[in-house]
Amino acid sequence: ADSEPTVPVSAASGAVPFHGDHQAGIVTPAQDRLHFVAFDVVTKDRDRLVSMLQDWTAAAARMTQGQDAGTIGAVNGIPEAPPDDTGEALDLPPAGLTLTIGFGPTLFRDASGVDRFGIAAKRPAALEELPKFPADALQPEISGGDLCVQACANDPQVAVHAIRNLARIGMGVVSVRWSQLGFGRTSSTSRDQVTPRNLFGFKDGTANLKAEDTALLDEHLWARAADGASWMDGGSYLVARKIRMTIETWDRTSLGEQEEIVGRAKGSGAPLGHQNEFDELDFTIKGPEGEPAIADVAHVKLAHHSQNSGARILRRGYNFVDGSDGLGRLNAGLFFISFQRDAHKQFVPIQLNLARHDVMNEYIRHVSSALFACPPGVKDGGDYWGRELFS
Ligand SMILES: C=CC1=C(C)c2cc3[nH]c(cc4nc(cc5[nH]c(cc1n2)c(C)c5CCC(=O)O)C(CCC(=O)O)=C4C)c(C)c3C=C
Ligand SMILES: [Fe+2]
Repeated sequence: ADSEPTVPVSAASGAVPFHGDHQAGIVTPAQDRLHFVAFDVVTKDRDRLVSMLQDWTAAAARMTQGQDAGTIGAVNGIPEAPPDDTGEALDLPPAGLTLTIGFGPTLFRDASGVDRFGIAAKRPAALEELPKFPADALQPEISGGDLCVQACANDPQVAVHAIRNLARIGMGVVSVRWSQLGFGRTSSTSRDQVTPRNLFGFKDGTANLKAEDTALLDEHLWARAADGASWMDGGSYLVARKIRMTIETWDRTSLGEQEEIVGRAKGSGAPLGHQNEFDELDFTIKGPEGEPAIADVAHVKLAHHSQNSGARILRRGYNFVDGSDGLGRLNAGLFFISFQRDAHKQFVPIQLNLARHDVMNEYIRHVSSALFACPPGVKDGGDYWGRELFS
């Protein structure tokens, strides 16, 4: 509350370009709100699926620029037909809306191994299902999915409107499997942004990969044709993990213990034993008793690239509160999203290290998981989401 916003209001309400080499919504400065949805494809007809992806692309290009989903609009059609836009974003600005699509492993082969749409041979090795991690408590009904769309915006109504219209356009081809609302981004993806706080009250996203780190992004974020799948050249892999936080227990933990668990000061975000938020982590710095200032089991040490064969990820998660659980506790946590060039080489080793050793595990539980291949950007008006996969 005591810091000045760094993004001017006009930028927060403006439009993010839809066309480009990479999809928007990955290195785009993280917006404030999320509506994430996973769909099951319910048709067996490849042509219908491709045709829906073309319709989705056209609608996404329009909605991200602040226009109605369809060319007629919410209120200009004939009275006898349902409108081609649902109307709740009329009069609202684009609000930085980005729509990012991903393809799940089950789109390529179903659980019995059937090549559903003739694309099984194009499934990249990087899109193998994620392994089960120690203490995972995953709920299948809010995990996985054939397709996902990540809608981010600075106005929740704009994000919800976009997902609702995509679901409407996809009726008969896809059905919503699960969806998640999020608020208060828990990561910065640009150095222009103030680091936000998660529901443990800590600054989150300080040591994230940032849009400005172009060489690191080439190394750790963007998939390349040489990685094995030419249709993913310029794309990235998205991991989503809904992580429930037992915040009532956390709130009864002392400040010192909270800071030891994270490895950073709660106020400034500086690594323990360091001065400033953005100081590089130095694990040789000692505390007053000669012990390492950052404990070996501190979250930031276990997640650090030096402890995980150099693996780095771009985090883009959101806080969530889904009401309460009927036992007087908030159903709250972190909807973790990360983008990386290969989740099996980056997210998996980091998460294994955390699942085995992180003291934070006493206060969190992973309840859903999903992996999606996000193709490169839509180049122009003649291109569409998934063209290279389906051509
Ligand atoms: C597998 C990847 C990660 C999961 C899952 C994860 C969950 C998680 N993290 C926090 C809070 C913080 N994380 C911080 C840093 C951090 N976290 C990961 C990875 C996962 N976190 C990485 C790679 C890093 C950066 C480590 C580094 O290089 O320094 C921080 C510190 C601030 C920051 O740098 O962002 C906090 C705070 C929670 C609460 C959580 C699950 C609920
Ligand atoms: Fe973390």
